[in-house]
Amino acid sequence: MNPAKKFKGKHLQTKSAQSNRQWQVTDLVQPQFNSKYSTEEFLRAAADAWSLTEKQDKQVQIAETKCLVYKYPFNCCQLRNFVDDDSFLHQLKHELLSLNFHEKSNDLYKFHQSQDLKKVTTAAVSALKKFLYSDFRQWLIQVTGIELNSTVDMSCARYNHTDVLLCHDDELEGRRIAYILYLVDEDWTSADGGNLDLYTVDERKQPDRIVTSLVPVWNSLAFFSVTPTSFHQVSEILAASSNKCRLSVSGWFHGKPFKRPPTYIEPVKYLSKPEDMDEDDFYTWISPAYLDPSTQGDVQSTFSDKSEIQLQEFIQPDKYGQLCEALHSLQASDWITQGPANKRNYECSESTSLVVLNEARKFFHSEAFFLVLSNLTGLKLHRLASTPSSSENESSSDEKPSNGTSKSKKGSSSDIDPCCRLQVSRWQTGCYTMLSDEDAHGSEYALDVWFFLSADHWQLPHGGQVSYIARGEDEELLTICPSNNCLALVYRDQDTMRFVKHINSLSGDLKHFTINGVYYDRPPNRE
Ligand SMILES: O=C(O)CCC(=O)C(=O)O
Ligand SMILES: [Fe+2]
Repeated sequence: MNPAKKFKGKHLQTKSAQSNRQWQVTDLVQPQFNSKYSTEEFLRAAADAWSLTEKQDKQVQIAETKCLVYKYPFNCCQLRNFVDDDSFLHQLKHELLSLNFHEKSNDLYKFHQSQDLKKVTTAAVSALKKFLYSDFRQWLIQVTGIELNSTVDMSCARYNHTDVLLCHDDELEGRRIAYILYLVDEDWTSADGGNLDLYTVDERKQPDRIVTSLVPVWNSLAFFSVTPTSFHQVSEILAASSNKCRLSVSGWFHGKPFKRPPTYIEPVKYLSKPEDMDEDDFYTWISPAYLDPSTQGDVQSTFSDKSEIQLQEFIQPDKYGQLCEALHSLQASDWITQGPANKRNYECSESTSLVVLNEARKFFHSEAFFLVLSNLTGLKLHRLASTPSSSENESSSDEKPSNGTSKSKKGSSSDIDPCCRLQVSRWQTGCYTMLSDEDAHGSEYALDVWFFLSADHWQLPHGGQVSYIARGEDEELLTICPSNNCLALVYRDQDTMRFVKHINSLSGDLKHFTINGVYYDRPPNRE
């Protein structure tokens, strides 16, 4: 085939003529593919660049055109000046912006998506579909050598200030080539954000570092082949003006599905057993209110109804103040980024250089804390805990129920082997976690513990809230917002999953911290 022949469509009309006639004269609305991209010479050079396996050239410019083939970290082609006369795109944009958009927001993304373009029959949208599904598909087959069938997905995305699409690989049965036609404002610059960022992978084939960033450009189309390692993201939109948006039409060309490598399973994380802590030291930490049996009873009864509770002013104010100060004083090198980016991005510190931080860790790991947790929740996280079933026939005790050593033994201790996994984390702009099962495998139930510090001025629009949802559903069961000196307890089963919403640039240079973890009555059995 000589594609040049195929692309000789009718020329576009002037903008004013179009806007008068756009709804009636569909056959005059045609994307006219940049004629430079359909010559024999171009096709040969593009196919050669695509199939190059040596990656010493980070990018290859094809035959002095505005086509760049990025070779690193994976093949990704950007066709600038995609159509010769961009008045077609102005009309397309106008049609798209008049569609109904709905907000999409979950652990992975926040943006607006249009109604399904399959059902849209306006002139420019129809013409674009016709072009992409036929001539352009043939062109892609020629350049990439990838066999494509007639299935093509297409939708329209609108990203506004603070919107984002975090790291993912696009893999889904049959998807072979991802494409994005950018309809951003013509003055869009890298300062407006919304880059298409491409990640390298590490030795486990998990996303590692962003090494190539494509700034979206008006009248450009980017495409790349979808593979188990085609990790990419749309970085946060920084353009704050309400009439500046990153509009795009994107989707996938399909072909024969290929065999994928098994999904990577993360190593099991270390679980610790409760530790001894001096009773007097323990009392210097916890707010006395939470040792009071009647408060504990009230908390327990709310918790057993709702499976969650947030306890304000949980530790004593002086310890809270010292701990915040200590966390802020840690060096940059004390914080270790947690990845991979398709699962999480935040920092943890294991620094033992600060006494108060060491003491705090000891407090949250202590036998006494396990017992207090038991008393607050009714869960049996300590062999001395009085659970509702074990205490039915016993009168309630008036003694301080905080420290196991001063309490009489109740219930059976043989069936529990309590343990926890705790971390000290720092959260700031760009941090998030995605839905994951990591702590649910092999364990039916777990108690999540979140202790928030230094969350002054934190607001919901910043992101950073912890969301719980039922597996496979979108609806949020519970949202917890960071709040100073607050201990949030959530009892979840293996079908309840959580994520921390992406923290966006509205949070400025705020940083907050958590001491967060999971408590089990026995170690989960992991296969
Ligand atoms: O808009 C882009 O640049 C990329 C979009 C994308 O990755 C997707 O929709 O899966
Ligand atoms: Fe994608």
